[in-house]
Amino acid sequence: MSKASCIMVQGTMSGAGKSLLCAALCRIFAQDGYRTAPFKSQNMALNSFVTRDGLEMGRAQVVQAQAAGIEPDVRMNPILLKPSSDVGSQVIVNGEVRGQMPAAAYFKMKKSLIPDILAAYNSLAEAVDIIVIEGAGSPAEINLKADDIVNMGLAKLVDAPVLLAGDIDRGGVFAQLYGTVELLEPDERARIKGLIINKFRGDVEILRPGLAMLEEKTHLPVLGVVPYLKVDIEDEDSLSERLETGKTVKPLDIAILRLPHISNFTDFMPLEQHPLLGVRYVQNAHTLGTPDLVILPGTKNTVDDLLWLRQSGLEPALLKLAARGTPVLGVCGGYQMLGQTLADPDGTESGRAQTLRGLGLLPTRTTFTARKRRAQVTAEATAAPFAGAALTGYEIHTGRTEVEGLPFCTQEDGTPEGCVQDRVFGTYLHGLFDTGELTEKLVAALCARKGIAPDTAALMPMEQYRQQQFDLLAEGVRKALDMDALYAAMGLARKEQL
Ligand SMILES: NC(=O)CC[C@H](N)C(=O)O
Repeated sequence: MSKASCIMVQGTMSGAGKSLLCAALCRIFAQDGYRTAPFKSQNMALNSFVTRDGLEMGRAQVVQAQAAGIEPDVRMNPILLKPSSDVGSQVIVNGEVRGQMPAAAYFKMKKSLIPDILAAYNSLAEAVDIIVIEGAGSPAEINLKADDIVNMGLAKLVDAPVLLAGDIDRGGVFAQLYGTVELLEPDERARIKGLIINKFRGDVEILRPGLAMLEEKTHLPVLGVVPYLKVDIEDEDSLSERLETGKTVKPLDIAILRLPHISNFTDFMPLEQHPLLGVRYVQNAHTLGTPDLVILPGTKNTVDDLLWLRQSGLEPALLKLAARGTPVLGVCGGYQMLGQTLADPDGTESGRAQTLRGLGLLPTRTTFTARKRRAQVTAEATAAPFAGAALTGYEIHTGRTEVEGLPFCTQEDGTPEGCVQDRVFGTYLHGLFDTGELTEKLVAALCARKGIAPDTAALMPMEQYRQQQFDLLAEGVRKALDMDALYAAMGLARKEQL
């Protein structure tokens, strides 16, 4: 048998976050001084990778290899199935096409691939200290279990201790974990060394009583509750063009919320041109991340889009960022949302009479009317850190906003416009970045907050960015997992304890 120790991550379903957990473990073990390699006996994916020696493998193990700091190698994924129809796949073994096969035919022959799987695994195990094995889907697919070569079947072949991860984000995590454990045979259950609750958002204290009950019912320890980590790492099923090699990442990250009725998004084009500003449009809380600035753009229907923000989970995510001091800028409809209330007494904005609570980040109240204000405006920003910036722009809105706090700017005729509170800014002015002065002051302020010098800030090389993201991932997972128990499950002590 091979020399390397191993640990296997199985999940209660596909998408439970196994790939990312494996990438995190690869990184952690590598950081701890172990030569580490990923392994998944069989991948089903269309998004494949070609190794240096011209062989084809699944991308998840490529990312995991990068996390481990080693060259991706086809031994890390000896079988790749590329589905070509609902019932058939191209079968790739050791990086080369074996043929096209209907699912039933593959199911019958897959056992004959065990020698290939073991040869790849054992050869890899000669070269490294730890192999991090990823399962596929769920080990409790009882219709497929008989000739399994990718979950418990593989765990038996290579004598792997198993961690079982459930996805709390999709709900029913206790049932997922308990149900999976219950559907396993006693010898399979005995392989499980611990349970992991993955993708958790919220207060762990509220979860705790459930964890104790789960441990009691499964007789297995919960080895960690891993938070929903906001890392920018390519995952198995998504094409992440941003992360292609050779590209660079701009040092300042601006997230513009992609409201369903977004209007006047040309406001932000000058930002997209700026060499230090990376501008992205965000549609859900998962991809919001931790930007340096959040922008709420204008919208044709402020009321409905505020409700969308609420339903999409972006509202709490945004409020959390704002509470941590992330600057937020609202323009027109976005500005209206930032206030205390939005009243649509005649339904002119949303089609029915209603009053909504706003995001509560600015001391403003907006009432929608039937009359549209249309005006070109010249103004000067008065609020720090933008004070003195000349602004030209235009207003188009039916909402009227009462402001109780400091204005954002002063118009040519001395009328105050917009509102500022702490790091939250709101204005009706479309085109506000067109003179360039506001953009420069914004860049300077964001750089200062991030501790980078605007004139020397270089684009971060993609590779450096990728490594930084792997470190963030490892840090989050290491904090969440009982690493001593993990090392013990592998029969290893942590290097620093030796
Ligand atoms: N351009 C906009 O963002 C318009 C905001 C809002 N729909 C209003 O008319 O008041």
